[in-house]
Amino acid sequence: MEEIPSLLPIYNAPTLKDEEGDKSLEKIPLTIVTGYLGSGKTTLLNHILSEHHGKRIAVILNEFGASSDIEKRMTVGQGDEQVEEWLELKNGCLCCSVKDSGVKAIENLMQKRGKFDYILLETTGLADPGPIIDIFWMDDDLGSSVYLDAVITVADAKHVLEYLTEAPIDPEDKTPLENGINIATRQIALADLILLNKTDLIDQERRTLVEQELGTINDSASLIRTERSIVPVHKILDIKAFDAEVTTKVLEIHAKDTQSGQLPTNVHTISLSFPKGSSIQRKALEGWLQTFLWEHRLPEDVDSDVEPMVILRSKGIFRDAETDELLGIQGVHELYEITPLPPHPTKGVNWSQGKVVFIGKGLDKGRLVSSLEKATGLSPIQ
Ligand SMILES: Nc1nc2c(ncn2[C@@H]2O[C@H](COP(=O)(O)OP(=O)(O)OP(=O)(O)O)[C@@H](O)[C@H]2O)c(=O)[nH]1
Repeated sequence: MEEIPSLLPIYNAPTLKDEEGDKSLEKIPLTIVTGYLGSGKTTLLNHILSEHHGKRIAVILNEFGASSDIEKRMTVGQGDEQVEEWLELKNGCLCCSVKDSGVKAIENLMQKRGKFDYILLETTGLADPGPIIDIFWMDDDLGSSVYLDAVITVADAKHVLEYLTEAPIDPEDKTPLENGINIATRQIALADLILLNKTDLIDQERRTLVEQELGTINDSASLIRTERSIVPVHKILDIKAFDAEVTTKVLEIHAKDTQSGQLPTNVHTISLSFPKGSSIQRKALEGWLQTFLWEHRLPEDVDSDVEPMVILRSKGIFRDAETDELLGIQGVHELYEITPLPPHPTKGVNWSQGKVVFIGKGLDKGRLVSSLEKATGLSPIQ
């Protein structure tokens, strides 16, 4: 591996406004790198920082801890408590190590606009990336200067199956985790791209099994096999995973139904396709989606005590019956966003049918199909 460039301290970095005026208004893409302890996240960042890719990347080595603490950390430690150190690398990248309050670090980072055009944020191995994604995806203040490009999960090919079967207990404070889904499973379920790292440590048979199990949980993510986290930078940055056109492409290729695999995680992918060429009443679909995401139950089950269906990630594409627009759906936990595709999609985007894909726990396809039919009048193809 190439040597990591040596670090030089920077002082009073000029903002882009000082140097280039209005360009400071452009949004900066942010990629979240997550993955369980020792999977190869830092190795990946070091690889990116030592490559000559022409990008000026700001890296935030974050110390976000347990998910429940994040809100607290956003409000405390805004002042002097924050430990933050900025360094500029020889290849133009910036590096920041933050002990606390990662959101504040991004805000501080934005004052150095002009020194970088990409942000990479590494979570700790024990963090549920869900709340971190929510912050960077939906936060109005940050949202005006930063946009979430993708969530990359680095998986340790040798140990990931073991981690996926761990008890759903917070590894830091040992309290039971919400909905009984452990951290490693959440990290895989929320990935837009999985780097299956340390493939040198397993044989082909084992690799097939691991890939099957990861695909069982999340069939809508791409997977790249790596050793020492080495991967061409263009394959992992600027993926635009939350973009409606990209969603369309992803749903064409990926996102088949998966049955529960051999692991007892009970988290898997369900894909519901509508008849070719059909359109859907947006209001009906959205009303159904809101109940499902917010109540963890189908509308007809809201007042019953059926087992909840917990959604970690959702994606979709459909044509609105009223406006004839093509719309993309993106959801992380309870939050979702519906955005239109451009009227003339870019080459390679072929829309043929509406589709919604859910990654979650306890999903019952038969019940989802009949519930969606009831709400929209359209029956998903079984
Ligand atoms: N054999 C092998 N070892 C690897 C590979 N990638 C990384 N490692 C080693 O695995 C160890 C952990 O890698 P890190 O990059 O520190 O992992 P991390 O995800 O940042 O770890 P935490 O910060 O503890 O969560 C280091 O000793 C790496 O050198 C690989 O592909 N194969």
